[in-house]
Amino acid sequence: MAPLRSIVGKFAHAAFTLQPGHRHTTLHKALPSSTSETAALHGLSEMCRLFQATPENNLYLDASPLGRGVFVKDSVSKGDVILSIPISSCFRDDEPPDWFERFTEDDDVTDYERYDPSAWAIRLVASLLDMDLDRDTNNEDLKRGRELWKSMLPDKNMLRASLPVHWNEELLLSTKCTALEVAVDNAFFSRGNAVLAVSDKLGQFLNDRGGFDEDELKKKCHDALDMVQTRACRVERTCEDGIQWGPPLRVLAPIFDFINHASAKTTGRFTANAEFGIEGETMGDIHDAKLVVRALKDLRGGEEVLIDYGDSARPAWKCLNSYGFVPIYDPKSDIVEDGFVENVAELWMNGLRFEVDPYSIPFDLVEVAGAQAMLDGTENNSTDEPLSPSVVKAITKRSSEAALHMLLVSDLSDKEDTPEYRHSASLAASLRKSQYQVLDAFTENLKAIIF
Ligand SMILES: C[S@@+](CC[C@H](N)C(=O)[O-])C[C@H]1O[C@@H](n2cnc3c(N)ncnc32)[C@H](O)[C@@H]1O
Repeated sequence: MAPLRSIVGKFAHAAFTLQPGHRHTTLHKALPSSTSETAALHGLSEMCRLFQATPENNLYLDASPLGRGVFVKDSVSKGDVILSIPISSCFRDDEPPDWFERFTEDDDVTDYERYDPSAWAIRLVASLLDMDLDRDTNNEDLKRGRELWKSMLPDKNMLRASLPVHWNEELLLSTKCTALEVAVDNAFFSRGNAVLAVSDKLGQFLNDRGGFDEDELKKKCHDALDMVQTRACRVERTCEDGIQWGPPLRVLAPIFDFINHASAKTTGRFTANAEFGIEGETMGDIHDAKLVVRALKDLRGGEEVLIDYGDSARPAWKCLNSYGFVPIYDPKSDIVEDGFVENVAELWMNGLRFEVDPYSIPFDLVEVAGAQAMLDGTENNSTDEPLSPSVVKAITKRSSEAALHMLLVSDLSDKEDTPEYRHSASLAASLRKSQYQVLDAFTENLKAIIF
């Protein structure tokens, strides 16, 4: 039997560690190169110019296996700047439009109360909707840049189809993921409240300007929320001496928001090669600061820039819920940074739900399997070793069944003949496959203990 190492406290749940002996490294495959002088290059360069982002001419948009993404034209060295965009060119959650702001300058409230940090998404939605109000601005470049950016955003209906909060019950159930179902239930209500909060305020403003269509307005709020949810980032506010200034800022940064996700913790086919943060903040003053993307390693010309979207991109169901995609991760070939959990799958045993990952077994699951083995009479001797062969066999049997169950769900992609529905159904299938891979790797690692 392979030795086991107890790692209580390292993960959120207490667990036994599985020996990842059979895992091996995959070589980083070359990403497709692309022509340097494309229309996409000019689109991003023009945006860089209008938003005063630098370098002006080294980024272009192109198709990648992950969807449309940002590529570098010329090579970039580790640590160098890939993109630097002034915060003043971005949408910030602490600068909502005047028709949305609840307090006046004279109100005696703290910044914390003035801009309730938990309501960042609504404030960004208000800022996005404000763009459509065509209000006067003294910065024509910023206005033109935003128009160009808006024209390059993804199709609203396909984006809507990618987010489980908009799916019907049948599609949601077909993912075989209880955690996603619960998260969607919660998101559904908070989303409803968010849309009401913005549409009420914008409605009042538009009423004074001659009226509006209520349903149309709500639809616009939902669309804007989809964009904010999938494209805004969170940045910590820290000045040179390392002191943190207030809550993190949520930013919707044009150009930056075209960069795709890859994990920084795995050595899979796609790995993050860039990181980002705010630079140039002084004593809580962020007006002259920049959102800066730097290379984590040397990038070749024609390589896609990839950043890690962070905790909201893992496990896979959370990434689907937040961003509308299932990240690529193969537990049988990708190496994961020690102690890190990239994806999980649920496993039901005796009516109880457990979450497993390929490298650990929850203690509670071992207990339940042990009690069951005693009842079944397969475990006769009480032993000091809780992970006895019969317990391992009981869990292995259950996890193989659960993995098979992921594959046996019928595909819903032909149920409705629209590209949007097919997109949703294929995402649900990807999540099942991803959970299958976790359960399969978990079962294999478990079997390696007794065979
Ligand atoms: C911040 S945007 C990135 C740019 C986006 N691809 C575009 O064309 O506008 C985030 C969206 O990009 C897509 N995306 C990002 N990373 C991805 C990945 N690793 N795999 C699949 N889709 C990804 C998802 O649709 C996600 O909602």
